[in-house]
Amino acid sequence: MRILGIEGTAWAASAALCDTEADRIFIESDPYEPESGGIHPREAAEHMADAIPAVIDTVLQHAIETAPSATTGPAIDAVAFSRGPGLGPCLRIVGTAARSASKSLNVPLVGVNHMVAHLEVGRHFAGFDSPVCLNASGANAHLLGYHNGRYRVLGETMDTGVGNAIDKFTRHVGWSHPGGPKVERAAANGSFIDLPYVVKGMDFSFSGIMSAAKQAADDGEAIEDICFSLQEHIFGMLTEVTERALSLTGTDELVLGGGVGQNARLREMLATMCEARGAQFYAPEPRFLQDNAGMIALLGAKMLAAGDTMAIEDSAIDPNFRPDQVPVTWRDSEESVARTPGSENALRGAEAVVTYHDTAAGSVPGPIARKQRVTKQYRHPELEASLRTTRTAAEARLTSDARRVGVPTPIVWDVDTHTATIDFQYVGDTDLAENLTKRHVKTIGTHLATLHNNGIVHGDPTTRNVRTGPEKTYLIDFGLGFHTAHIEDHAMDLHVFKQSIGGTAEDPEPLYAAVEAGYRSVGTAAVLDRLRTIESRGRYQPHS
Ligand SMILES: C[C@@H](O)[C@H](NC(=O)OP(=O)(O)OC[C@H]1O[C@@H](n2cnc3c(N)ncnc32)[C@H](O)[C@@H]1O)C(=O)O
Ligand SMILES: [Fe+2]
Repeated sequence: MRILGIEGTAWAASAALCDTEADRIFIESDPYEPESGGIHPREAAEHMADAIPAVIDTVLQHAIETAPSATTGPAIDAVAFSRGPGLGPCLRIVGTAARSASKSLNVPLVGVNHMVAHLEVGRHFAGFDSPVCLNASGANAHLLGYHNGRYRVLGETMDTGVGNAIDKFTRHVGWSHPGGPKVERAAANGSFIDLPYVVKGMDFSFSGIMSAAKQAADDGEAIEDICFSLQEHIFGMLTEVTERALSLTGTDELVLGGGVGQNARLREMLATMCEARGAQFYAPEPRFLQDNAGMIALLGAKMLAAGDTMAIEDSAIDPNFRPDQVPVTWRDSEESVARTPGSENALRGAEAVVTYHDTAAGSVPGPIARKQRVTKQYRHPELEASLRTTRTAAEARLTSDARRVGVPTPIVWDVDTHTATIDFQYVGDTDLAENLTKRHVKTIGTHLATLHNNGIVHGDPTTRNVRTGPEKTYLIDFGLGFHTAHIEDHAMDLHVFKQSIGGTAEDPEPLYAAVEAGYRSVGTAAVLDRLRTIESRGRYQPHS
């Protein structure tokens, strides 16, 4: 099978030939390099209009030269193109070029989601069954896992894409686009300064750190120190949420996708994290990480084989095309990123080791669960030390605060912030992840509402952070918790919980309804309204 791929969502005007029999991908790209500032949509579209026909011609020429001897012409079986997400004016040019190539070659048209292509290229070369994928690209940053016929978004940025965030900083200091590689070079000579570090479950945000970095530059802080620390914080956040996704799903395979994936420090952190937990890590070579038509042609081949083609009249582009909107026709619907609950991998926590002790001692009447935060080798030692201490202290404090307002949590028997160890009362029989019932999730809805009514945010309410018992359903793991009256933070808590259900449940809808029913019975309607807003927010933000 031989597929012509066309890519042009933002900066790379690219065409490719994927030849599945020869197991070869030929790519021809022409990047748009803005003279000043970031990517201007109109200039980018002008670049596409100039460059797309030329890269297609080069690839068709190559196709003719490599065509099987018995055939005439380029011997192409389908045309695959990036339908989105991306900049509307660029996508329209790609769409038009793809439709006309499909007509003139008289072959079917395949519409590809650019973010799913970033993921599939890694999965293809890694040979993994059902990995978690971290897409770290210009306009996006998210974790994907296949479940029930779709790629689920397990976690994502709450504001800008990771590349855009870094590029905005470099623009502020007057460097040309793209800024990512320049930050990487400058970081080589930098040392650590403290910047904001924001993760919420498997979601994360860059707005705070970007303003702080710009402010630091205005204040005369050494630029290489800011670059170094930006990388340490941003990639530390991405690696942390990725580990949480591995832990939650129980999978032990990770693939990396997207242009920022070319960064050596990010790859090093992910590799270190995976090694420590015995997971396999794969990052494609740079030409398949940055935007390229090779990944579009490769996924196009898989889609064509599954009969997933589209009529010209249905081939409209979609600038906000989300990866979870794609029906995944080329994979077996039985496959899943989620490992069987209770299997050996599923029990490996993301940040701490928990040991159980039966013997009562001193004032402690029953069995205890001793939780010790392990040092993460991937994180910068200073950042690691401060996170370990603040999270241990927050966990002890908020676990008790929650209990005091009537939410079942374990009693805290002892805290040692130096060794990052907490002794808890042993509670419950199983994790909610292994016992995901409507009754339990509804109870958690009421627990979250009670916390929020009292100004407490859990910060990481996933199905692995709930212990279920015959009488009570306990919330544990308050390490990312804090006190706030902000509705947005309360709604995010609910969102994180629903996302964790969506990542692993067979039939999540009735469970979502139960969570919300529980919440509604105790909490305020404004939080549920805000949840709707969060859920409807298209997280894709154009390059700006
Ligand atoms: C929708 C689509 O248009 C978009 N594609 C995109 O943004 O191009 P991509 O090639 O995946 O990523 C480009 C980003 O990757 C960053 N980048 C490239 N090399 C880097 C490096 N060594 N370190 C950090 N960032 C790097 C650039 O600064 C830029 O922000 C996307 O995938 O989100
Ligand atoms: Fe991309």
